[in-house]
Amino acid sequence: MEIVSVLFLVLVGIVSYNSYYVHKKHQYWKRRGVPSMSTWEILVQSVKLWLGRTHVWMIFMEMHDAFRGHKYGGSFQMVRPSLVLRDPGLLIRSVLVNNFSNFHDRHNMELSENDPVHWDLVHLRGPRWNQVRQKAAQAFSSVKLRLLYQTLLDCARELDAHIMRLCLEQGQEGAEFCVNELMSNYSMEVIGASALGIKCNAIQNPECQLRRVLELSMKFSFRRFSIWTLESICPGLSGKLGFRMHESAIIQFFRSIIKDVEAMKRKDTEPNRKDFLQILMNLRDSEQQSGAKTDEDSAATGSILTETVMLGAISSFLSVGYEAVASTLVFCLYELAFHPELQHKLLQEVRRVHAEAGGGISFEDTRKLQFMEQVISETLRKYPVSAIIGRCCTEPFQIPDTTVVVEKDVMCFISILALHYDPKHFPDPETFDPDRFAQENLDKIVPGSYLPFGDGPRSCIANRLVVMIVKTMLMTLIPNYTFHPSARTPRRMEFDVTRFMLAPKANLQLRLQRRK
Ligand code: HEM
Repeated sequence: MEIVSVLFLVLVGIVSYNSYYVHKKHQYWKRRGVPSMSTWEILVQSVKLWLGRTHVWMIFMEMHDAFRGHKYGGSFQMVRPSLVLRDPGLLIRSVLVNNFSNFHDRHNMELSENDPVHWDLVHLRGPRWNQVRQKAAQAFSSVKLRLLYQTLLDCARELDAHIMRLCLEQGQEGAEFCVNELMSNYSMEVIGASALGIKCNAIQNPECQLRRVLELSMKFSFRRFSIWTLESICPGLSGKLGFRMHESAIIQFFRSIIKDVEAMKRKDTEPNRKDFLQILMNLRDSEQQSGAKTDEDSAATGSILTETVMLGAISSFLSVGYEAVASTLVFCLYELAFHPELQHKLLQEVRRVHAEAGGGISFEDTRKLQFMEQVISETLRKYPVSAIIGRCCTEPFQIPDTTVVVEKDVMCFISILALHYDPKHFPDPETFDPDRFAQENLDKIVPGSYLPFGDGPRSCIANRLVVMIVKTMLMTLIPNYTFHPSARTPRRMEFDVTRFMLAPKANLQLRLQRRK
């Protein structure tokens, strides 16, 4: 209770200071001839955010719309000037790809050793990010993905068997399901297998503790927002005050599960495991052969996969992966339920590829599921679960064809959601239309306007894994079931403002009918 009161007082101070400062600083963007938000608008947004009445991605979507007619617009992230980038061609590609060396970090906050869960690729900065990215990327290569394919298929078959059992239990040819629950359990199984190489049994046993911890670790709370606010005003202060984003119980849980799984793996004689933890362990073993055993040794020998980095990498794979995959699967099935003609087209494609393969669909054959890929791309257009991209300016950058210089430490934000719903880039954006991504239409997509996985060297490391997870699920379920909205399925999707990522607000009920 006391900590909440202290945080509340700190916040009141911050709001007052922020409004005074932003007002005074308002001239910052005006002086540079950049259109910007008013002090009042920024204050209203901050208060709504603190009260949990809006979400960061909603705010950025509103800002994107407010700067209509401009290529970029100025705002403030607390007391720091920030830019909202709207123009895909000129600016967005420059920042994410062409001038990456001026924008290689996502923020300029200090990472506290107290909170190793934060030492992940999303938050690491500078050369350390680069080194860890090179190592982690090895786990997402085609070769590794190919080795994981059978595991993903096994998970999908288990889901299929589970649904079949539930249908039979209900004594019908079909049944109504809470699709959020079903997909969260499935995502837990798939992510547990890909990250740790373990079987969570989450499809049958939803009360899995790991899942509960992952949900907690991705929740947007007043406490977390307060710490983030403090950190963005005064980098390093929250760590010095002993505050951390992740509660110690969460950190402890991740620490012990990784330790237990590592110990289990050390006894395991199966050499060909290709889960993320196993790959990192192998890489770390080769580093340790060169002498580093602890974090201190690692610092001395320049080793990269320190205990802290390993903990950050694994815990973020679990939490980011679990949440992002679960929501994407729900959004995909939700849209298919309203489009029986797309389900029919998918069925024909799966049957064709199956017949051509002369049996089961292999990893290589999945590339032939072109229409399925279009459905997945369109799902990620309408529902880009990671809806905002941020980059921190690490070296001053002059916006091309202007005199405006983006100064060091200015944050640049891109609203993926706003770009994906901009009728200029995607006509009739509310309509779910996979043909936007048909081969003959691809050249109509403006580079930089479609960014479900971001772009450039810091784009999502797991994009191909994600597509493979969705594909293995669809190619297993589509031949056996049709999906339908039930009387309780909302016709309009609403999003949950308490989650970090885009997630459905309501529990969505869908009816699944077994195919004859
Ligand atoms: C539907 C699922 C997912 C979507 C839509 C998604 C989207 C994104 C986006 C937009 C970014 C930021 C890219 C940028 O700043 O340019 C990102 C970064 C990242 N994602 Fe994903 N992601 C998904 C699933 C996953 C999964 C399953 C993992 C598990 C490993 C993952 C790991 C990461 C990491 C580590 C980064 C940071 C990369 C870096 O900075 O080097 N994502 N993701």
